[in-house]
Amino acid sequence: MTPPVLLSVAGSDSGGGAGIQADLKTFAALGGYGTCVLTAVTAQNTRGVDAVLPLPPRTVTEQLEAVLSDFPVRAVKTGMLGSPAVADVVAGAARAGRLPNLVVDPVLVATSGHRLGVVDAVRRLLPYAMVATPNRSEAAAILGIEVRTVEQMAAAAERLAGSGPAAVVITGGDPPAGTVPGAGDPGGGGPGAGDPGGAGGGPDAGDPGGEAVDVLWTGGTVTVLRGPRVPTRHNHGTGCTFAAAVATRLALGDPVPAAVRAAKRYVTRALTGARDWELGAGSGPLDHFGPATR
Ligand SMILES: Nc1ncnc2c1ncn2[C@@H]1O[C@H](COP(=O)(O)OP(=O)(O)O)[C@@H](O)[C@H]1O
Ligand SMILES: Cc1ncc(COP(=O)(O)OP(=O)(O)O)c(N)n1
Repeated sequence: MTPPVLLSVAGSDSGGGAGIQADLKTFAALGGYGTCVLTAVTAQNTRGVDAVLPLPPRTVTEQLEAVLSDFPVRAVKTGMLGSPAVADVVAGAARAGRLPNLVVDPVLVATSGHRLGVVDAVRRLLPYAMVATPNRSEAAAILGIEVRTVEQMAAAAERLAGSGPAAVVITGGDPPAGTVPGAGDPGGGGPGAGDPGGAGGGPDAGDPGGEAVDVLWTGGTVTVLRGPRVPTRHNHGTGCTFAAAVATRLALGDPVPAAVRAAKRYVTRALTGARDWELGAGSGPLDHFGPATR
């Protein structure tokens, strides 16, 4: 049977853990056929990002035309956009109705602290998103508010939905805004990362010893999604993998809540599979195809 076609519009990660590479692996693992439009090339490994080369908007337009004129794309995932000008190109295609089931992952800063995107670029795409998947730091940066507790995640998701997306998932994998520990500390053990009594009053969704908690807002309903927190340094590319999995499940016909739940299960399994891997000295990649993911 012909698999559903997915499109990833994202940057390349030379280490293979995030970006286009994570997206294509996720599409394939979940039964899709992946195409891609590259927005930027990064020199990157498990320790961090050494260099970024954004591609010219025209090159992005040409890739989009090549893919969209030939493949029946069923869902699209965007990640690192490279520049506001590239975001305008992608928003133009979305406005023209050419990017169905659009999942926007607002990539702003790599785990290592390197800036990969700007809020202005993300804002141009949000109105066209079926699902937006910011982590707490990204939601905080877009809205200019603190996003740390489950209650704050729910409020932020509702406010972001006001800017256009039909659904918003705020992911709680990373330490919350303002508490990001130094580069190279993927465990999130910095001040506040697991502080249940932190600012905002409610329990912190990023408790590194317990659960990984995401908050979904769709159609006026808030759903708190809880999963076991996998203790591992192999956690690079979780956001890309999650958003790509949501897109794949939408392409397969799932409604948004089911797609989001399936994506969370897939990320948990991909993290579990790579838990004992020893790849690189920093934040290692996930196991996208291992037995745990089946
Ligand atoms: N250690 C972990 N164990 C289980 N789930 C995790 C872990 N880290 C991240 N996740 C999950 O991965 C998905 C992506 O979240 P997140 O890591 O916040 O994205 P990003 O990479 O954009 O910061 C979410 O479903 C989140 O709960
Ligand atoms: C090229 C590229 N795109 C995106 C990211 C960030 O990936 P993400 O999955 O959001 O982040 P972490 O899970 O590693 O925090 C990247 N590093 N490179």
